[in-house]
Amino acid sequence: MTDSKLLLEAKELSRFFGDTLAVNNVSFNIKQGEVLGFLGPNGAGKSTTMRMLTGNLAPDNGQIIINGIDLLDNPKQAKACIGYLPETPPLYKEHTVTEFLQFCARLNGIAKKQQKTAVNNVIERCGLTDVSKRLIANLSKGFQQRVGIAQAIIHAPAVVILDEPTSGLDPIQIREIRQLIRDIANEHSVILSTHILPEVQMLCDRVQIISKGQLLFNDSLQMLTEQMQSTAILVGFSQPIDTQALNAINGVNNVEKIDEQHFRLSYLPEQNPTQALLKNAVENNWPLTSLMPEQHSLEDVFMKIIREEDAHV
Ligand SMILES: Nc1ncnc2c1ncn2[C@@H]1O[C@H](COP(=O)(O)OP(=O)(O)OP(=O)(O)O)[C@@H](O)[C@H]1O
Repeated sequence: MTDSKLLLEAKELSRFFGDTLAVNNVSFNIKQGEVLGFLGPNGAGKSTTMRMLTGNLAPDNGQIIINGIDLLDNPKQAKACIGYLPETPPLYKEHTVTEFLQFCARLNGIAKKQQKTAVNNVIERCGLTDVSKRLIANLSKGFQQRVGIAQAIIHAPAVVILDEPTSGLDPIQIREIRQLIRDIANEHSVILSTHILPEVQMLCDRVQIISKGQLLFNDSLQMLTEQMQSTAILVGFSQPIDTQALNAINGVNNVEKIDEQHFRLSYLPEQNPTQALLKNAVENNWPLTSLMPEQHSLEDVFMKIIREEDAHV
């Protein structure tokens, strides 16, 4: 990342719906060039946060600064720096793609002379050239989502906020929309709200995990990946091996027998027994067929972070 200018700062945001505290004292920021994954289970408070960031819902408490402008004090100027694709894209389906995007260009205050160029640009960037004259209502959900993304970036906002952009799409459409998000991230900072963990792994630099309205994790994808490292190896042989012999290997502190020929060897951090295991296998003629470091899935880490927080409550 070459520039670390802060583009969006959310400070101590809270929002109630009746007695439900949907978002509880959430603070974070996004820098230029970053793709921030906003991850959480259903009902965690993701959409509520996105709606507050985009000026569509007033917070009960807190402050939002976009590109140095206070959203609550100067909503018009602040909103001009934000592009937003809500969970349900705001499309006028009886319009053609071009008509709708022309309307969006006007709505976003793009100068009359530049509207045509802006529309043509997003049509090209979002892969809509072949369908530009078609009614939005007749497009597939994947193409409708592309139109939704086009309206979010038409005014070249500094930050693009995408709320569950791949929800309800088929696998091919999902792949295409993810590619489009990758392209967009080359020019805009992106906040991506999702409950799909692999999506975060594929697209994001930094991850925030929200659950029950509270931010539980806010760090780089690398830190999250490090939490996925396990201290165990999975090992297989083509004939039964004595558990005690495995237990005696330097560094192994527990052996779990999966079946006669497969074992899970746990070790303490910094005491990886792989070298010692290989030496033993050669010396004892153990017919080794597989040797693999165990990895926790992102799902496991996610559940662990949420469970740890629940245990503190
Ligand atoms: N308009 C509303 N009126 C009442 N309660 C609401 C409203 N909007 C959200 N909530 C509640 O606030 C909490 C957070 O909802 P939110 O939609 O922000 O979650 P989410 O993480 O976006 O979930 P999902 O992935 O299901 O969209 C939930 O308990 C939800 O029921």
